Amino acid sequence: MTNDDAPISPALPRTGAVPATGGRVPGSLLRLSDFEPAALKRAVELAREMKRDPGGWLHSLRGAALGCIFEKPSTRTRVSLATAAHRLGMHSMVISRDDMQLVHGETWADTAQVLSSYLDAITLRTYEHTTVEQLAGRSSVPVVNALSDDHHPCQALADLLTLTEHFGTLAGLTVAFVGDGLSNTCNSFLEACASTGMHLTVATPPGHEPAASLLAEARATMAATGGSVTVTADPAEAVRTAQAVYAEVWVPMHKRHERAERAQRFAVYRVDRELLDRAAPGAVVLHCLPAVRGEEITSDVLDGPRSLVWRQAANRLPTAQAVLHTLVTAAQS
Ligand SMILES: NC(=O)NCCC[C@H](N)C(=O)O
Repeated sequence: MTNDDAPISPALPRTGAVPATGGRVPGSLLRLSDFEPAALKRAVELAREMKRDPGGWLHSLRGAALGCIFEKPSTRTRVSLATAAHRLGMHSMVISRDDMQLVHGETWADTAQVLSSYLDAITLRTYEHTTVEQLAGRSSVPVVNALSDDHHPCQALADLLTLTEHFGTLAGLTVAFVGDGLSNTCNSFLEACASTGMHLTVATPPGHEPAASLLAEARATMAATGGSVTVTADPAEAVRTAQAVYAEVWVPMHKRHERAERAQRFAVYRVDRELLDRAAPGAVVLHCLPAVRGEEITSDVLDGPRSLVWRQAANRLPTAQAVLHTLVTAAQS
């Protein structure tokens, strides 16, 4: 590569404080476990600082550019990333897959090579997880997975911030996930529990248990962090000692064609008052949204006093800000 080919990174002064590091920062965030536990803890702490002082980082990435590619609908992720970029002084742009030469057969790898010569970070919401791996594999700037069929690390960061705010300490917390154990939300929450030492029970129908490889990786991490993971088909058993109960849609975006059979298969995996009354006293409720009221969660629970769901959604913004800041700053240093 000649000097003329080198990607130009913005040379404008950064006025935001650079956070103390806490563990190795990954080049890209494709799944939550890309963060070592110490770096993950630091990212959540940074998100807390950014939430307390949203305007304090306005110039920290001034002149940098973020490209957000979406192959699936997005409400929270799209807007929180754009606003997070704005609060860091970055320019952000939404790029529809259908408006790029990908539709005429250009590969993700070639697209990554070109886009990363213009941008300082790229986010992608896509289907197969291998797509985000292909993009990151040829990108010279950080790639953030804005949801793939298998992982949703941005959501898990907001989950951790929400639980930290409510409980203070995460290590030793007992939590239950009720729904599809194969979902991106469950996978990333499992990795979040592993990194922070929480005790997770997943209640899911037979055949929907998290992948054996993911469980093995989580258990290996938990050997150091002190957490645990159990899988059961019985939602009542799963929530029995839970201090937080996580509900999740029965039909994720990439499984719309399975709507009818899933409605039957998941019918007992509903977080309602009756199930919540079986959890630990004062147990709180999480849901990544969008919710199908009356299916996986009832309205009285979603809007009730034990719901942290709206705060959890709001926490997508400071956590997105922390992720972008952490990755882009590390890549440029
Ligand atoms: N909070 C979000 O980003 N929600 C998007 C939907 C997540 C759901 N697990 C899905 O894949 O359809």
